[in-house]
Amino acid sequence: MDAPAPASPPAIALHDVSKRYGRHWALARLTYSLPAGRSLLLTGHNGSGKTTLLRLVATALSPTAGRVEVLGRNTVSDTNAVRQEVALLSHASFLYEDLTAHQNLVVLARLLDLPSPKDVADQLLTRVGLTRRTESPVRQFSAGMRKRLAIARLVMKKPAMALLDEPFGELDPAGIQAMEGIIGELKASGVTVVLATHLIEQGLTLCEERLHLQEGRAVPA
Ligand SMILES: Nc1ncnc2c1ncn2[C@@H]1O[C@H](COP(=O)(O)OP(=O)(O)OP(=O)(O)O)[C@@H](O)[C@H]1O
Repeated sequence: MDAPAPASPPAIALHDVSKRYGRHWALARLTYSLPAGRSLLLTGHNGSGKTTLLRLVATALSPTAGRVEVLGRNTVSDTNAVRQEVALLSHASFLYEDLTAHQNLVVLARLLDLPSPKDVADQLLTRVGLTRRTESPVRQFSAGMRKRLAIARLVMKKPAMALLDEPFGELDPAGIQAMEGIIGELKASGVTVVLATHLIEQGLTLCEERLHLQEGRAVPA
């Protein structure tokens, strides 16, 4: 008889994870496992710890105690490997301010060694609805335009896991619709999506799993 195929490691495994800022515990003894192939909706009031958790998974922070694993890899001892797999869409968008949206995307496409960087950039700008202001430097962009450009960058990177911190924030209705479409496409292409949002209805249609935080602890939603 053939041996059973080894099970995939969880997409995310949190083992008794705590994070402290000064004297304040932002996350307290969180244990959770997101099965491979599932997407996660992260909910909770302002200050409940959602961004902190996303930043721990993205390796932008280290836990004060406990262990975070992403696709079976420890975020502290195997940081570089985890960084290859994850991309974070956050409030800070890490864009080149003096370049246009198109130039920002071409730079990334070249870094990623993609064929036809300008065409790839054009296609993504159309996808996120940023075709009209392609000649303006990003420093002149509104918050919603930055969000659109940031998701275009994330899509170009093709991460195994997309960590989306308030992806609908600052977007107009057309932008929200475009973002929902893009998240759906990411999922359809096999990307694990972790979505922190206050738009719970949208989140529930996009994610199969939910983790609700209250003062840094997991509680029933
Ligand atoms: N750099 C920091 N220094 C000190 N305290 C912090 C820092 N970052 C977050 N906190 C605190 O940690 C707690 C959790 O914050 P976090 O940003 O993770 O919450 P959140 O659920 O993402 O909130 P929101 O819905 O407002 O984005 C809050 O009490 C916050 O004030």
